[in-house]
Amino acid sequence: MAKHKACQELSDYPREVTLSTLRLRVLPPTVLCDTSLESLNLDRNKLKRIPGISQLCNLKKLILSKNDIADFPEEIRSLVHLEKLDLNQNQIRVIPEGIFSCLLKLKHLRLNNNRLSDLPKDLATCQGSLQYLNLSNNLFQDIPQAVLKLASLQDFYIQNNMLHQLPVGLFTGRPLKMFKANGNPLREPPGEVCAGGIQQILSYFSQLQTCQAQEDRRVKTMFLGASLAGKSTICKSLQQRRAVPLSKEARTIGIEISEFRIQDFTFLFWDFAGQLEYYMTHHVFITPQALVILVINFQQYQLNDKVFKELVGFWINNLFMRIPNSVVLPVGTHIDCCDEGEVEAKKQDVMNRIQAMLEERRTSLIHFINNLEDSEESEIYVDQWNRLKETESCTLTILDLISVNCTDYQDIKKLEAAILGHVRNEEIFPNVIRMLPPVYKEVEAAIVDIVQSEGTAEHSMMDLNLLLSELAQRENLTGLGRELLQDVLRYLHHIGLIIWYEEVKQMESMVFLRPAFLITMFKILVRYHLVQQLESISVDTLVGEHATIRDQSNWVWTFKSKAMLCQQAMRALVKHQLPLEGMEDVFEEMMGRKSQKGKLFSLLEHFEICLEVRNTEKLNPAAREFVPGKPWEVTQGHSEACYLFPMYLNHSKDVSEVWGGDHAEDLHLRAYFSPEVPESFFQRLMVKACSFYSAHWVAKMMCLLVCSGKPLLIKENNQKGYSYIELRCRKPAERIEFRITWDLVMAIVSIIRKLSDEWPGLHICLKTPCRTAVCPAEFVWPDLDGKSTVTKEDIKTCGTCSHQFRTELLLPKVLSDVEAPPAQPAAHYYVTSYGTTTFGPSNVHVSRQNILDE
Ligand SMILES: Nc1nc2c(ncn2[C@@H]2O[C@H](COP(=O)(O)OP(=O)(O)OP(=O)(O)O)[C@@H](O)[C@H]2O)c(=O)[nH]1
Repeated sequence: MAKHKACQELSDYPREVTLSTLRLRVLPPTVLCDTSLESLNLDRNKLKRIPGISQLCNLKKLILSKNDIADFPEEIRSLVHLEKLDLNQNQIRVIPEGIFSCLLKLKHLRLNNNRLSDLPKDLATCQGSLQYLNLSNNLFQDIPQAVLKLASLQDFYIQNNMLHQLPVGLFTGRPLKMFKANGNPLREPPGEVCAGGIQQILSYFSQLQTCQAQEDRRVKTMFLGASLAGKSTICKSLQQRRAVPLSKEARTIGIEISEFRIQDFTFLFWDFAGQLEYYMTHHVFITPQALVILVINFQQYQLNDKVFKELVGFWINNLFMRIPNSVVLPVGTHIDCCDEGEVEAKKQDVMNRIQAMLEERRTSLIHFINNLEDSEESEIYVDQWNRLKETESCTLTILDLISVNCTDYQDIKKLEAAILGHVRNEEIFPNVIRMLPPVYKEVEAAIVDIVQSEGTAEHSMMDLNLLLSELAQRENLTGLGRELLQDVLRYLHHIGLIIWYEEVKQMESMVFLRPAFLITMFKILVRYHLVQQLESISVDTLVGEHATIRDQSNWVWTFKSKAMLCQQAMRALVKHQLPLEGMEDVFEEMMGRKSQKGKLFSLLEHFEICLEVRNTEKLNPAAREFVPGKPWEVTQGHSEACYLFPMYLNHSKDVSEVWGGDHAEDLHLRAYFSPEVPESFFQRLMVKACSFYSAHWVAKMMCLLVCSGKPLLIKENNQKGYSYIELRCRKPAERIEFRITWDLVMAIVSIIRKLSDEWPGLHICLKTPCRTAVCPAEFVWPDLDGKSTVTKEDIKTCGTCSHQFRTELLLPKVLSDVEAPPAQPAAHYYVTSYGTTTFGPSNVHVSRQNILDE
């Protein structure tokens, strides 16, 4: 077969041959005959060697990705015209000297996902040509010397290696435009500085030219676990160095932050409240590279699946999906309330079940990978395969469980010693030490000083310019410029000391010097028992907001039945709970007025916690049509803004009725999630989708969107081993309408994909169920690269029931015989705050919408 294909391609394209995914173990001799060949693609085969390749002396491009090459093929040195060489995803450990010195035209070199720890010195001879170098996922402890001599290098990738340090020389004297080094235990510059980009790295080094770096050992520590587990008790007892009794009523609301030192380490404690309602805000605050203390109440714990899932499994699962590289220390509390022997049994049980859970994840991941590799058309799943491989390399580190009685300070001390022991272990925590220019520490100290000074308001929110002028007045910071301050703020934001959302337009000039203030604002609106809070707003507060008791009843009713709060109700809620003395200005700025949206809402929307709804009445399903190329005009809504909080929704009946039930003829597809649809994913998807499509109905686990009069149902099914989000559209009456229907589906698929990037441990696979009623088969979607149509076939045959279907009934394929739509501007979708997302050929142009279709 290989021979046949090679010959065929040789005759079609005399200078280019593609022999991907053919399980080749040897090079077909026919290929070697054509010495005029300029491009040879051999990716995804089983090649160990490529003897005879030197005969193809005119090759400009050689792709050997994803083979079984362990010994670097030395014959490559004869390919002196080579411009592009891909050897990624092999098992190469060493590249000998004397190869690259012959490849003087080499522009593009891919060596990622091998086992390299160094490069030959003669790579430097490619200094005039090499522009792209990918060394990610190898074993480099240092940047190879030769790389520092590559004067033309523009794109350099070295993620997921073992680098502690980056040399300044890497960033000077070359036109570097793209540099990625995440996933390295970097100290100098720390990963948080690198995350700021090349400019911030350069500024870091320029600071170090005049002064020496200082060592900083700081550990962000997040306390997670179910309600009443003992998180706050541990936090406070560690801090106050005594057993601190807390009343059960003193529940944490949202998140509490505190900082303290144990020996030479500074710990930043983030105490997360246990109730599920708060999970919606976790994505705003949970960050990678932290120690996670998972607190389990041993008095409540029982040796069965259900309790394990509630108290432990839920958290491990979510950590695994969200921050798969983190370190988790399980702590069992309330052991003084347990019998002798019980603690040991529970300890064993928790650890065994966690291990079994992780093992199950690993096995299913391997299963997915093997499935893709064995697939007939595995080349169309390359992206999926790559993502799975990346997930496979992540491991959640679970430390030995410690059991404590939090009412006994001896136990707290035991826990402290264990924490210290772990963070000192560089293998577990390679990122704890950071080397910083003194200005970073000076700005930080000055900020702490500002926060603590009497003149600073409680909220510690400050305009960026004002902050700069205050800091620049300090003797040691007179030379502080705006850019340097932004670099330092970006760093402090990354480590969780301040909050600065520079990427949110309305917030970029605002710095929260005390994260606690912003968190307090969040927790007033995202909390358990919100109904009771609404009911308890005092008459004085109502009057202050020009509201009546009847308005209050209406707020409660609307919230209970529709999960919506109007701006006036939210203002009253905040006033009711926050002592606002001296904070009137900030209050107005954050909460806004009728005519003007407050900043808090921009933030809540940015994080997909709520959705602005201008009209709380039912919307018209016959929504106005898109006019291709022209954005919709914005309709001015006169009614007061209302905000929908999907996580508080309870019913689905109304939406089901508008949809009118599933039909066997519907076009439908499922996005399968493994291990499961993460908590809050669906609600966030709804917020995102509904801010894109103005006509929508939202319910618990269900959402109906309307675009150009066509409804699309999005439904969640979160059952163990069968977790998916389903998209359903009515089958178009005319073939010409398939395109618009699939465009609508693809828009939502694109949002699902974008959103899922925030859960690196999550795997999503799109499948369309076979249209034969009783057939259990499903058609797997290939990778969507955003450019090509999904498939070239016109007809698809089910491998199980053998029925044939027109492709557009299953996948976004529009037949060529369908009359082409009139020429349109290039496909261009703008998904709110997601930047520009383009997917597939399309004939509609949509901008950020905020309109009503009446
Ligand atoms: N007897 C005993 N009581 C404990 C222990 N740990 C915590 N408690 C008590 O359990 C109750 C709940 O503890 P918290 O620290 O508030 O629990 P939490 O995990 O922060 O709870 P949320 O704020 O709801 O998330 C408090 O009354 C504590 O004093 C323990 O080891 N033994």
